[in-house]
Amino acid sequence: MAHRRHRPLLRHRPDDRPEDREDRLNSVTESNPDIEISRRRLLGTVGAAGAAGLALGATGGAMAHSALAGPAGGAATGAAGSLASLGSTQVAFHGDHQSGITTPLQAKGHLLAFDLAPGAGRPEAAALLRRWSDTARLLMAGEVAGSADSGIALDAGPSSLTVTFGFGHSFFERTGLTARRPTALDPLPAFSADRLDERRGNGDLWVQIGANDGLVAFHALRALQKDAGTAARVRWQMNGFNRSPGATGTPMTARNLMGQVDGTGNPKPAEPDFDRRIFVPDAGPGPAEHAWMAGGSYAVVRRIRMLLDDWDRQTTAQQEQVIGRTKATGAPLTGGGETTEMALDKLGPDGKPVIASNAHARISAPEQNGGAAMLRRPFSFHDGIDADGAPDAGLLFICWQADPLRGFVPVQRKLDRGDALSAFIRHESSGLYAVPPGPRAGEYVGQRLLEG
Ligand SMILES: C=CC1=C(C)c2cc3[nH]c(cc4nc(cc5[nH]c(cc1n2)c(C)c5CCC(=O)O)C(CCC(=O)O)=C4C)c(C)c3C=C
Ligand SMILES: [Fe+2]
Repeated sequence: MAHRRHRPLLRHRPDDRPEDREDRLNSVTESNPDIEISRRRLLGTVGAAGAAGLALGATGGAMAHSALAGPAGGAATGAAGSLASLGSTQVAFHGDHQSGITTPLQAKGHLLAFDLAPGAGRPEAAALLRRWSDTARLLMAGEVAGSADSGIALDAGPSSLTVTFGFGHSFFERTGLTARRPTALDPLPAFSADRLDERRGNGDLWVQIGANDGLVAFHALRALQKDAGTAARVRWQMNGFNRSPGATGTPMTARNLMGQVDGTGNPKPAEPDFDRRIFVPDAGPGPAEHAWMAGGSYAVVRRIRMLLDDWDRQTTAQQEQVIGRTKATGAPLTGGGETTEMALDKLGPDGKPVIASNAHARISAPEQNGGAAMLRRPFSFHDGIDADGAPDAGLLFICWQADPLRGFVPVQRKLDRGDALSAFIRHESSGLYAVPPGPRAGEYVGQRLLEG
C-alpha cells in the first residue's frame, strides 16, 4: 500500500482554531482502524465511490486513509469540527495515469474545451499547462489556488476532486507539434446517426473536472478558467452529475437518466488485460515521436441527448428488450444477477433470442466486436426544458481506451447500423482527446510532449 508523505493543507476558515484544523487533518490519517474495513468494501464494488473517505491513487485503487462507513454504508460523521469523510477523500495528482479515468464516478462534473488564443503557440501552451497543473495539484489536495483564490470552496476538503487534461487534434498544428501527433488522434469517422454541433465538439485542449461536491467542482472550474488568462478561451462547456456517494444503502453501479443500471460490463482494473485496453503501452503504438503518450489514454466525449418522453412511453418490458437487461437490477434477460454473463445464444419459447439481436448490450459486447472494449465513465446532464416541453437531458458519454480504433470506433460502427437504443438517443457533439500520462513529481501534465 502506498502511503501519503505529506499531510494536506486543507482550505480552512480564516477564524480556524489550530485544534479544529488538526481534527480535520486527522480525519484522513492512516491510524484510523476503520481504514482497512472501508478499503476492502470499496475495492469490492463497482461504480460510484463508496461513502467512505479515502485517498485514492490515480490508478483508482485506494492508497490509504479512510474515515468511517456506517453500518448501512452511509458516511459517518466525523469528530466535531472534522471534515465529513466524503469531503476528506483525496485523489492523487501524480501517478502513472492522470486522475479521473479509473477514479470512481463523482457526483458533479464539468467538461470544458479551450482553444488557444490567436498568436498563442507552444511556449504559451506549455506555460498554461504548468499553471493548470499547479492549480490542479493544489486543489486536489484541498489547498487554496493561490493568493487570488475565489473562496468558493472554503471549508470543504478535496471531496475526491480530479482534474484531467487532454489535447485535441488541432492542438498540434497550433503548437507546431504535428510530427508528435499520434495517429490514434485522427478524426473519428462520421456515423449515420450523428447530429453533431461542431461548436460543441473537439477543441485544442480538454479539461474534465469531477468532484463529490458541487462547490468544489465549480471552484476548480473558475480557477482553471482564470489560469487560462489570455492564452486560451473556452470553446464549450458542459455540466454533468451522477448519484452522490451514500445515496444508496450499499455502493452500486450507477444509473443513467433512462433508469438503467449503466456500467456493468466495464473492464475492471483487476482484470489482466485492463491496462492494455485502457492505457497506451510503453512501446507504442506508433513511432518514437509518440512515446510521450505512454501511460496515457484516449477519451471519446459525446453529448448524447436522450429522447426521454419517447422512452418513458415504453413499457418496462419494452425498455428491457432495448437493452437486453432488466431495469431493476441490470441482470441479463437470460437470467442471473447483474454480473452474470449474458447467454447470447439462449432462445425463448418463440425461437427468438431472449436478448434480441438488436439489443444494445448484445451489440456493444466485446465478444461481438472482436474484443473491442472501453471504460465508460459518464456524467448525466440536464440543461433545462425545450420550448416543446422536452427535457434537454442525457449522457455526457466519456469512454477511455488505449486506441479509439480498437475501442469506441468499431463498437459505435456496429451500434450505428442497428442498435435498438438508437431510436431513443441523439449524438449531438463529439470530441476525441489524447490524455497524456499522469505527471511525475515536479512535472506538469503534458511536459513530455511540450518539452520532450
Ligand atoms: C460506442 C459506444 C457506446 C455508446 C455511444 C453507448 C451509449 C449508451 N449506452 C447506454 C446504456 C447502456 N450501455 C450498456 C452497455 C454498453 N454500452 C457500450 C458502449 C456504448 N454505449 C458498451 C461497450 C457496453 C458494455 C457491453 C458489455 O460489456 O456487455 C448498458 C448495459 C449495462 C452495462 O454493461 O453498462 C446500458 C444500460 C446509453 C443510455 C447510451 C447513450 C445515451
Ligand atoms: Fe451503452
